[in-house]
Amino acid sequence: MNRNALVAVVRQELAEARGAARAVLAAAESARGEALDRRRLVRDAYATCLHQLAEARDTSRRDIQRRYQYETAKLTGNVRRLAALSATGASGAPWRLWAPSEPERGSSPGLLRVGTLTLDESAPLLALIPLLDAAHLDLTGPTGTVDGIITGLLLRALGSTKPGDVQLTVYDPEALGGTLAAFAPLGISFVGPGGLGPMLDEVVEHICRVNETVGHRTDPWRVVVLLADVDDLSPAHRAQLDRIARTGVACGVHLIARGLPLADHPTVVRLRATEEQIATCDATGELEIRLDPPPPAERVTAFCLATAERMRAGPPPARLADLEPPTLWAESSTHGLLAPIGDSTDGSLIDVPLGDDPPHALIGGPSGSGKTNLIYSWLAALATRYGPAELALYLLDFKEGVSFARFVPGPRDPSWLPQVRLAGINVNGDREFGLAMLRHLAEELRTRAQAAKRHDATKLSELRAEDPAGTWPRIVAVIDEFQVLLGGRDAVADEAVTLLEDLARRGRSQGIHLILASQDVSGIEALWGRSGLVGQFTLRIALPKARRILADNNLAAAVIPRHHAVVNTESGTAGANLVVRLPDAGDRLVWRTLQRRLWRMRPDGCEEPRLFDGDAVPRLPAAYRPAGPVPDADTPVGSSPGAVLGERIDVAARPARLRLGRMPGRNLAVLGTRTDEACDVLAAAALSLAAQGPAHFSVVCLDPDAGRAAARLVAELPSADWHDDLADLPVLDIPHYVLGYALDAGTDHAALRRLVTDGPENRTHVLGWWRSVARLRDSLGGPAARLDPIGAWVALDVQGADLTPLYPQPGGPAWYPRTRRALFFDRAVHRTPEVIIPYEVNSDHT
Ligand SMILES: Nc1ncnc2c1ncn2[C@@H]1O[C@H](COP(=O)(O)OP(=O)(O)OP(=O)(O)O)[C@@H](O)[C@H]1O
Repeated sequence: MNRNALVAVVRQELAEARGAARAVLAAAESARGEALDRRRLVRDAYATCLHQLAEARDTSRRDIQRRYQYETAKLTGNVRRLAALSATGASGAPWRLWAPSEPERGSSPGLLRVGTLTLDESAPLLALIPLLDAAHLDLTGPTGTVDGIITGLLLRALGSTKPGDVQLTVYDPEALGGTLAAFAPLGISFVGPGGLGPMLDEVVEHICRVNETVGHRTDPWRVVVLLADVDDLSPAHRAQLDRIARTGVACGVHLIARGLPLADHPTVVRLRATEEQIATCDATGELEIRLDPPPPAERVTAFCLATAERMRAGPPPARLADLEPPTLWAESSTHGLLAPIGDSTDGSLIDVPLGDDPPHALIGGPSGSGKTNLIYSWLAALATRYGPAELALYLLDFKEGVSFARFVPGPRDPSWLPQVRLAGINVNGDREFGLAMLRHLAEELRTRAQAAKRHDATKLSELRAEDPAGTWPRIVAVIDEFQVLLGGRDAVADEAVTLLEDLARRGRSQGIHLILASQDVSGIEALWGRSGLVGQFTLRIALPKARRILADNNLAAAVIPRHHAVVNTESGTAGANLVVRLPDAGDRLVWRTLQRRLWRMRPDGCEEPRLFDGDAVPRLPAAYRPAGPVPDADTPVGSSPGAVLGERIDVAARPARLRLGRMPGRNLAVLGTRTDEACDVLAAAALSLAAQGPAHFSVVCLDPDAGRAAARLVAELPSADWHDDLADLPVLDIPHYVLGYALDAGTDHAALRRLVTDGPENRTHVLGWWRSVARLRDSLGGPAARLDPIGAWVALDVQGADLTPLYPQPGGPAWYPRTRRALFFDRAVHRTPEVIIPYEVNSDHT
């Protein structure tokens, strides 16, 4: 029992223990399961993480690669561009394309190509090294290779500078000058084996001289090539060489040494070459240079022969672009104007002054000698230096042609030269316009003189100092073929000379300068007679074969070649001549490009110049035509409305007006046989009157040729009717204008006489056209008829003498009829008649 009980107990315990163990096992199993799960999760996370990391790494790597490629491409592009800029033309072109290149005036020398640098798989970069104005070169390596480099460098340096700008000295004791013999035509100095010491002494002397005089290079560069190869220089020679290495570059002396070590100095650049045409150089760092082959021998010889020839011929003349200053519009004209018109035979630009002294210029030369070209060059040089606030130009050309038309907007080019205020072209028939310009300048002179007086100033520089807010540009007036204006022995010539004399005398201090040009000796001689005038023109410019421009004993103009000029600022005195070579300023495209640049710089408010073209017929401006609402009876009418008859020949292109007040004689007679022009004058008068207020027009046309124009006018006028004769015209209480075409064909003389005599006081005015003065007189009652009722007239093709009956002075006005020009005289306002241009009222295409 006991045993059984015990067994039971044990069994019980065992069962419990098994149960407990099973429970523990189950717990352990589930813990293991969880652990396994966790491990799987961790593994998964780890894998994901690894994957993401790999992706991130790849992306970054790709990014870095892309950036690297981009940056390298950018950098190489920049370097390539920089290289192209630093070694233009002959400095950098491969031999296959090589040709000498003209340096830009004022530019400094660039770098010289010796070969190429290869970076990755990108296209090779130029390997450039400095020389002129920058470095000495110390070259080591196999003799043949180094000689090839030196030949190439010399050819590039010589080919990219002007002939004669680089002087070569070669010390070649082994080959006795043979190494660089191809350069011999350039006149190089070869130094023999015993000549090193004196040569170095001479170069040192040269450096001393440069330092002593100007302190920097002004003469040609001196390139000294030393092909010595052994460093067995005496201490004295070594010391001289070291001095040159230290001080030469600043004075334009450069050493190129083969195998002869130069002293360490920042200006010494070393290049080491190998047999394999590979080199390294301080200038290109650690990058390997693949050296160019030496230039083909025949190219060196051809270049040297051609250059020697050019040196014999002297430098080519300056181009128009060479007259430009480094910065546009940077100059002030306060103390005068200074601008080059060309260069001297050594290539230096020659400045021509204009200001207090000399104040005015006289240019002479026969036809075709280049006066216009000279004026273009001068204007280009002035207009690039002085902006519109500093310089105002007035240009007048009495030649047949349009030489100044390029300065004003045209159909193909809207630009203009911003300094130009006025340009007159085709004015040869319209001397009155020349006079108008002189009157305008005289007015400006008066304004300036008054301002100067107010500010207690005696000259322009003082006025500008006293009145800094004022705009006082210097005025330059150019008159080409001015003798046309002065020739004529008439009132125009008289007034023109008087005005010129005044401008020449007083313009000096007020900043008004005249440039007169002429091909005609007689024109200049006419001036000679007026010592007060010609004495002011102390600046003389004589083109080849010019006569009477320089002093009689000064024969320079007779001997200068084509495209040259003698500039003389002492009234042409012998001994004060400067011979200038003139650039070719004729190329329109070059001019247009320059003008466009200036035009784009024009300040706000810069107005288009006034252009007077003697060949153009002005149109009646829209302001003088009835437009918009037609004035009605309530619109106030001025006491004397003005009839516009044509354009006055003046600077402002104002209309000529005839006032038609309620006074006797306020009628107009248009006289002559030119039907179109007569119709235009009447139409302009009528339309402009209609534009000013309520008025009625009665049109009587007695010439079928004028019928069309008269009918057109009736159609355009707001209130007009047509009558077949002068009888039965209405009586109105608004202004009434009777427009009579070919009134000389009418028969009712009494009606006409009544109308012109009594009409004006009742605001009825006759604007009539008669084909001659005699016929006008006939239609007013015959030879004894009084012409008083005709207070104003416009004469077309009527000779001055025929106008005597209508003119207060005996003999009539001086008038020689010209196409599209009319003489206008209004007894109430004119002392002398004025020339007008009848407006074109209706061109056939409108
Ligand atoms: N410096 C120059 N270089 C090259 N060509 C020039 C030069 N000067 C003038 N010419 C050319 O010579 C010709 C005559 O020049 P330009 O019209 O200036 O002479 P001009 O004295 O004004 O003659 P004209 O009085 O008959 O008009 C033009 O074809 C012009 O292009």
